[in-house]
Amino acid sequence: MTTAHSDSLTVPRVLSIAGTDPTGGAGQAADLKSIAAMGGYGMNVITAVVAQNTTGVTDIHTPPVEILRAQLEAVSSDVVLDSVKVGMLGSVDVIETVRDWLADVKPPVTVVDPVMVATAGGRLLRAEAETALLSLLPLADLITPNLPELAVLADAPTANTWEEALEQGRLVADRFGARVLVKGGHLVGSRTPDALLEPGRVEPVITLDDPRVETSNTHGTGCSLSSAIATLVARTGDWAGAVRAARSWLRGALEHADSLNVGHGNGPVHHFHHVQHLLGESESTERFTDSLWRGCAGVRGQIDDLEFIAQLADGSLPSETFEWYMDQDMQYLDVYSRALAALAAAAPCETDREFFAGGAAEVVTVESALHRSRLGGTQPLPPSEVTRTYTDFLLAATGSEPYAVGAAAVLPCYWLYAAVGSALTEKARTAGLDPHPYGDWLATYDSPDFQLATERARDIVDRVAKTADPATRKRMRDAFMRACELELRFFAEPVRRAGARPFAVASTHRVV
Ligand SMILES: Nc1ncnc2c1ncn2[C@@H]1O[C@H](COP(=O)(O)OP(=O)(O)O)[C@@H](O)[C@H]1O
Ligand SMILES: Cc1ncc(COP(=O)(O)O)c(N)n1
Repeated sequence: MTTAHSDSLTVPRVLSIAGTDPTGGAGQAADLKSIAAMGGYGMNVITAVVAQNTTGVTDIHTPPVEILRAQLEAVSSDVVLDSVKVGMLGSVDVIETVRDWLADVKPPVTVVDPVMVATAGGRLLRAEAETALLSLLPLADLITPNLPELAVLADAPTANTWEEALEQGRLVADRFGARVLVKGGHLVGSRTPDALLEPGRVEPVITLDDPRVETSNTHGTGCSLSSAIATLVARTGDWAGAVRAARSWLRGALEHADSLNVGHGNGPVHHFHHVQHLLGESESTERFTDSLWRGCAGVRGQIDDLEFIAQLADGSLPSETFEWYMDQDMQYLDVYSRALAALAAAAPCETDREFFAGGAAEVVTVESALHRSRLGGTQPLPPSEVTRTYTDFLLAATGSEPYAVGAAAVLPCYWLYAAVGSALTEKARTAGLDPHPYGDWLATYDSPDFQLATERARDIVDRVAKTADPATRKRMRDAFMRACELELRFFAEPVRRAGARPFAVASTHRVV
């Protein structure tokens, strides 16, 4: 036996005994990433080769137990183990082999995640092996069941409430003489409480509760949390502290999960979200959006030089041209509002959701109202080819691309308009017209509210860019640039098309 525990561990040696996931989100892969993310040295012994991805489990091969035993002995005969995390075991033979090895080696820390079913669906523990698993649990220092697994261990129906879950947790802790982390991830509702229970103690050692992170990318959360705790506790010996720190890290991993874009089902969490800023582009102190803005300098110059802009500023733009523009812009805004709503639906957090949902509503109520009153109820024209191209692009970017790309695609509509709005207002002031024929339109885009919304849209794009991989950042850049070019064409089109169809011009240009 070659285990030992040192009080001053800087890099604990942590062994994961678990099954595989070729898509890298759960099982062994999640364990090794989590151990490394928590500053441990990860090792792995494979219990089962699992054909699975983010949508489910298709096949499982269990290697002969002799090879499992040989793997376990290969590690423990050579390496001092500071902590062991046990995940998927799968069959009775495997459970017995691991149990005997644990009883012999007695690692200083043993965390058992009693894996039974994958998040995406698919049994990972044979039904007949559930009883055998019970014989291994007394060797655990901590058991981390999800609610269905807790119910099996407590021999009760799956808990529907947090109180029921705690009751089952107490029972399981006492029954196996081990700490139990009761996890509320499977509860219905907007909160995700976890509580650490100790045998013989009614009140939890610690209860932590946070709003649910709104993502469907939760593949491997249980594996990741248990490995992270196994690593942290080996370093500090403090169970409550380890649970708190692991949970907080996992929360960040869930918050950044959508930036990974792995698979079509329940994707993995971003284990290294906390070090992403040390890599590549995000190393620079420059904001990502600063580089986007620099990248579109040419397009901005071309917009500034447009006849449409010059005439808007000095008030000489023919009213028919403006009406044509307004007609197309109203059609654009209808779709734009839907694009913002799609972003709200895809938003990874409440703040972003609120921002985009608010934007979607604002576009409909305020801006469309301005347009409608300007157009005086005339029948809309068919969308021009430019309008159609731009709206199709926005719908695709916000509906089918990752959230980060969609957010970058809508940014020019805030930012270029805010910039054009301020510049035009300034120029219009020097034109000295009172009232300015297009003053109401200019005021909408130069308003402090719109400028603030632009800042917030930038912040969102900067934030999501920080954790986006290089390929996604490139797509964000491309989407931003494409939208800028379409903005330019959109501004150029009215003068080009002026006179294409006579307008029933609204009787007044004054709008309140
Ligand atoms: N959407 C979510 N937001 C925040 N925390 C979550 C979310 N989903 C899971 N968790 C947390 O991840 C951990 C593991 O989740 P759980 O779903 O209970 O286990 P398992 O992955 O084993 O089924 C728990 O700490 C749980 O609170
Ligand atoms: C090999 C293996 N082990 C465990 C899980 C459970 O994953 P989750 O943490 O999402 O419950 C899994 N899908 N595959």
